[in-house]
Amino acid sequence: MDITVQKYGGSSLATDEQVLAVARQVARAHGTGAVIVVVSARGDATDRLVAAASSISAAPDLAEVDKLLATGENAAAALLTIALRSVGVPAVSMTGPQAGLHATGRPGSGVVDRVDVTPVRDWLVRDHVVVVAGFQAAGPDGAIITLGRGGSDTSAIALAIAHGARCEIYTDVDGIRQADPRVIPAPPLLPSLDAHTMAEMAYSGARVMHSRAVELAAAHGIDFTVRHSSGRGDGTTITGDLEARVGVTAITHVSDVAQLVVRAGGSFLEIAADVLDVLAESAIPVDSVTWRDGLSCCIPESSAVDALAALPGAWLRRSVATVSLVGAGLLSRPGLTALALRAFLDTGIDAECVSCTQVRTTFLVDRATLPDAVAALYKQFGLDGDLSALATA
Ligand SMILES: Nc1ncnc2c1ncn2[C@@H]1O[C@H](COP(=O)(O)OP(=O)(O)O)[C@@H](O)[C@H]1O
Ligand SMILES: N[C@@H](CC(=O)OP(=O)(O)O)C(=O)O
Repeated sequence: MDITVQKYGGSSLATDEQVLAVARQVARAHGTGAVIVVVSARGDATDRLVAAASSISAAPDLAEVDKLLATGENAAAALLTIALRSVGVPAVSMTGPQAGLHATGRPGSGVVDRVDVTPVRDWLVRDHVVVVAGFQAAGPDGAIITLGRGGSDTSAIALAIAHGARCEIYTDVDGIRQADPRVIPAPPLLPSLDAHTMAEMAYSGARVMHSRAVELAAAHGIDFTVRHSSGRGDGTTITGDLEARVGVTAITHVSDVAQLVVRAGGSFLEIAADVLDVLAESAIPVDSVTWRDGLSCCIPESSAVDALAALPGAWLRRSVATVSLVGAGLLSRPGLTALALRAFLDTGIDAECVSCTQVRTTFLVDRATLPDAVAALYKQFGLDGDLSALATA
């Protein structure tokens, strides 16, 4: 069976006109083969549900929060199904569990481990479009569990792998660009990208894709495209087998980072092992661990309250942000980091280099200087087409 999975993000379903436009596009695809559609919650619905839970309770039960958040995707799936039927397309909506998605892990960070294809197949063979609520699966106890912010991409990739389908991610940008188009005006589009670079970009702030979705696709060797929800342009094809380009491919950033600092007696290893253990127990992701008069590490600002509760005596250096070079062979050309530091110096931006691997170099900057920091690196690495600074690296 020739099947296409199309995923539409919340930004592409925010208004009723957008929902109807998506329905018309799905109708065209249904004319040429079987279609599974994965949807996210409309607009900022998930943020509003998170805020509602927090305003009722300072420490809401996480399993109940998952049930609450899942309603955003359920509503979007039902509404798109209503729109599809209104344009004459047979369609049915399903929650993640109904669509056969199963996950392990804790509430808020489920990891898909199994997909039962039967429930969706039963409708596809009856010529129906199946609209699946993304971002959710049946957890270990059978209750609904969410897959982490941005997790609808992972629902789409997991369904595509299980059904042997092609996968198209539709969003509010026309593909992956060399920097966030909301920060740099019209950065060039990357027509193709290897999955490892895309995963690093996702992890270091290019929220256009969920990093786990990219890793899942790479692990199963499936290609997918990221395209504008209007269907215009060819977008970016992410492949598992393209050779990574040597050098800097893109600049990414995360604006809401907190730097956690822990001072305690003991060696780096003793303190780091304890601190990372405690943070892992609270499912707090940690990056850029450094040691200078104590241990410091970067965590999402949204986890700051939990981290301080779990680590009495720790303190936060707030209002920081990270900006990263993403590419390949970055350590093989150590001059690249020096070049980045020179760009900061020349533009009066205070930055420290906090982690450096072959594929990503991350700098910590003051949040107020983030747009300038992104622009400085974007220019320095010739992503604007001027390669003169790079010639010396
Ligand atoms: N390198 C990049 N290329 C394209 N978009 C990017 C990049 N980095 C960040 N983005 C941002 O990702 C956004 C799309 O992600 P998101 O808002 O989560 O979409 P969706 O609702 O479709 O999932 C874009 O609007 C853009 O601002
Ligand atoms: N609605 C969820 C899941 C998701 O994937 O959203 P989007 O595809 O709009 O990034 C979130 O906001 O995290």
